[in-house]
Amino acid sequence: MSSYRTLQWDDRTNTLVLLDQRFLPHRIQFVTCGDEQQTAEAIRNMTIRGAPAIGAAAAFGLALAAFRCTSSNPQEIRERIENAARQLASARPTAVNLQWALTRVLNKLATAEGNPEDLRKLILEEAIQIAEEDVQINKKIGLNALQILPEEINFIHHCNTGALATVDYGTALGIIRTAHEHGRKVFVFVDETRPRLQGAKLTAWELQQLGIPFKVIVDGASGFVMKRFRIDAVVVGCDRVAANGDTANKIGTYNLALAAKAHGVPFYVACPTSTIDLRITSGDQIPIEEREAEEITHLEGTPICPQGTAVFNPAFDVTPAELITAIITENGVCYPPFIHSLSGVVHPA
Ligand SMILES: CSC[C@@H](O)[C@@H](O)C(=O)COP(=O)(O)O
Repeated sequence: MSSYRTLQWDDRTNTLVLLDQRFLPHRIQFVTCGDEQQTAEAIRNMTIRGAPAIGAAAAFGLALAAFRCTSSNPQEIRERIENAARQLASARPTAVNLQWALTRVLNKLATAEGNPEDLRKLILEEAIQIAEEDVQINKKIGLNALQILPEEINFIHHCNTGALATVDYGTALGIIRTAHEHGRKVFVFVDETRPRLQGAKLTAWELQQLGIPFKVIVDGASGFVMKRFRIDAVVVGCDRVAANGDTANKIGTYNLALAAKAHGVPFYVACPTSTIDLRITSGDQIPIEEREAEEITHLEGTPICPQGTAVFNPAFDVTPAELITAIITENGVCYPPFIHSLSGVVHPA
């Protein structure tokens, strides 16, 4: 796989270096974030994207706030970090991993004592731990999925859920990768994923480097592909899963789930437990981000719609729990009724 990580802390300069995903796969370019504002902007403009990756980036954003606050008063550092958390949390509203990571760092800070240097060190250590855990969690999701997948698997995959969407390895793409690494015969139909084309650009790039055979399809082709070919599983990632199993993920996931149901194809969600939000009872309560019109009206900066065309551009949709076969987490595979199985993996015995 690519030797580029989505994010890296530079401890010579105490800055955060991000692989700029807006230019992939054709240009490898990095962005350095020196403070929390720059980190929030990089999350907002999708320099870094994917639920687990933006969670980790936000945690490092708090470390940046701590390092840029030069006060010798610990209280001032705490206030700067709390303000930074508010700013980072609002960068993208749907993926709960953002709030999850921020809350985890803030909880650590709340119980900590010491001088500003101690606090900076502590926050950075927590951010590094969140990042390292993410990679291990993704590998466990992949291994758990092996138990329920056949020897030969034709997948349909939506958006990008690979190393680029996480700190490394990936969730749904991590499942595909684990299956391939364990000698299963794997083929992937890759949804291009309008409007930002994460499938055509990022997933195709990752699969190519992994040596996994694939074909890119337009999003509208998935029903026909299920009818024409033997599809064994649809695998997708998630940005927020409600207590009843309703799942927010990249726009188009719901359509894909409906098509899978109609064709009797199992529909699997790869889900780190940090993406499960037990505070909300159903998908109706998940805030759905709407992004700028140009994502639809323009292609790589070139207008494609008549000038002044109105659009509706939700970045995510919600797939109702009844369309989901299983939710695969690092702590085990959850089956319906999700209201019981999800709380079991979030709070394992
Ligand atoms: C492991 S990534 C899971 C989801 O975050 C992914 O499927 C997705 O919807 C990403 O959306 P994006 O808008 O590119 O951040």
